Amino acid sequence: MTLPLGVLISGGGSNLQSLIDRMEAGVLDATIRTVISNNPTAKGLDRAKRHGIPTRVLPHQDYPDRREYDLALTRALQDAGVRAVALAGFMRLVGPDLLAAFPWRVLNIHPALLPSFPGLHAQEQGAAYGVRLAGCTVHFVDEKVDHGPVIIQAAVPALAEDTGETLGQRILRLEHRIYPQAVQWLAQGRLEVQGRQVVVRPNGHPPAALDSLPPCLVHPPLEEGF
Ligand SMILES: Nc1nc2c(c(=O)[nH]1)N[C@@H](CN(C=O)c1ccc(C(=O)N[C@@H](CCC(=O)O)C(=O)O)cc1)CN2
Ligand SMILES: NCC(=O)N[C@@H]1O[C@H](COP(=O)([O-])[O-])[C@@H](O)[C@H]1O
Repeated sequence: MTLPLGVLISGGGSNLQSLIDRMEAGVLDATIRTVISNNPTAKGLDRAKRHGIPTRVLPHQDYPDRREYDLALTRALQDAGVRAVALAGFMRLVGPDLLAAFPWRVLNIHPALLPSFPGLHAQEQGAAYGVRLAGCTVHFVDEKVDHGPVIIQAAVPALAEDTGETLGQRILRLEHRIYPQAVQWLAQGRLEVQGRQVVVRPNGHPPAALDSLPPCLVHPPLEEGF
């Protein structure tokens, strides 16, 4: 049983493409029923069309207020028969009407290790702050900004010479791996929210033993003897 998915975009759509690629490779149990953009020039719309995925453009400027826009988005998603929503570079806040229509079924990808650097330009924020570890987060969406329970995160080294652009490109490669993974867990019904915690229920395979967890990421690297 595949998960009927709606994807909301505003820009280039590389995260959308990573979902499409995994879907077409047969490793993601989801079907993208519609791609909706608030930006009529979003290149992600071309990506969807190249893969025969229906698209809609709902410019937020065409609506009198946020609530009316949220209701229009919700109607468009429901008309497409969607049962879960992936925000993939969608640059508008979604409201209570959409969240109520898809309870615990709206995900977002953010290019920082939340709760650090919420909001816009997170890559630039991290580079400017001088972090040594940056990364990305997939989280459930709630009414606040980048506040919902965290599903999965991935970290990358950040270099002193990084700009928002160079750091953002390094982060983006990991976004394209963790977002499809998170959507797959949602599609499999394996995500359980327990307060602030999200537990990924086992899929029948024995869970990884704690001591088999991947080595921690330290940057700059530790030197001999430390
Ligand atoms: N209710 C929520 N909606 C959205 C969330 C969320 O966590 N809760 N995540 C965002 C994505 N995002 C960061 O990951 C983000 C996107 C946009 C904004 C923002 O301030 N947008 C402005 C308009 C900016 C613009 O049009 O250039 C706004 O909506 O007024 C903050 C965070 C997706 N939605
Ligand atoms: N605050 C939300 C935010 O900054 N989202 C970020 O926008 C980019 C969209 O790229 P894409 O259109 O190529 O997927 C991605 O890096 C995503 O994490």
